[in-house]
Amino acid sequence: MDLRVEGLSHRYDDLEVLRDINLEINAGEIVCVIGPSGCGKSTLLRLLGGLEQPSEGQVLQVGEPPEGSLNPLTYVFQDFALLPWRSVEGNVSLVLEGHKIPAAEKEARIADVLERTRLSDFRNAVPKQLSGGMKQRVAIARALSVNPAVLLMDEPLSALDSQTRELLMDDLIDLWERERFTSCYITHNLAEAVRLGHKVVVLSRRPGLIREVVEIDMPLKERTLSNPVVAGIQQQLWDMMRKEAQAADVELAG
Ligand SMILES: Nc1ncnc2c1ncn2[C@@H]1O[C@H](COP(=O)(O)OP(=O)(O)OP(=O)(O)O)[C@@H](O)[C@H]1O
Repeated sequence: MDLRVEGLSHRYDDLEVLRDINLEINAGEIVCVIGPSGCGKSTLLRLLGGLEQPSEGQVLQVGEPPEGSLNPLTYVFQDFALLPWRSVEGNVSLVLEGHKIPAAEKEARIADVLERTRLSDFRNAVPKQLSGGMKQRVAIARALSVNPAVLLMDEPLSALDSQTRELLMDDLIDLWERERFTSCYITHNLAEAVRLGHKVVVLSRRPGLIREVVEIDMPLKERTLSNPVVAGIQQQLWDMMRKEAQAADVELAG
């Protein structure tokens, strides 16, 4: 299933947040969205997921969700959003409980996503026993357990230290290589965008409009930190964003 965004604009009362966004998120690709603070990135993700209705335009789901999909769109948030009193398994099973699926299928789904996120040995642990990176892997496992068509990820690595971020990026790349999930991935971090994005959408400061869509035609596995092409694209993105980010800073301070 693809997501097609057509003429999407959004405002909160007098505050124009997004303007005329046109975008395709095709099955099997990771689309990263970057832009200065307050330009409407999280709002865009909420509109994609149907949590809010746009003031204008529409988000179309084109084609069928993958087989066995219980929920076409799922979120992964920056703060993990885990229930502290539930185990790893309990947190994953939470999103399956509202669906009428046989116990054996539920168990198989949990075992599968825990294996894919390397959490099988921690299924009985509770969140406080886990590192930040592991907590985010639980949140990713939970999102994957419903076999979504599109994973909507809102700065999933922002709360983590830089080493953990690197490790989780590697994990995400491994996951994607194994099963080409589709994602819209919001980030402040240009390095993440060039490591993970098949497309990088650059938004202007508010009202966020698309300044550029940069396609990166290089296998994710090859995008190492030392790769000069990767560094060049990152520089290109920063050159695009610098003025917008400075202006957004001044505006926020005002
Ligand atoms: N429910 C709401 N009601 C009113 N204003 C809102 C609401 N949600 C967001 N905003 C405003 O809309 C603008 C865009 O917010 P949004 O969180 O989408 O930006 P962002 O690009 O994700 O920001 P950041 O990079 O800082 O996380 C901000 O000015 C914010 O204060």
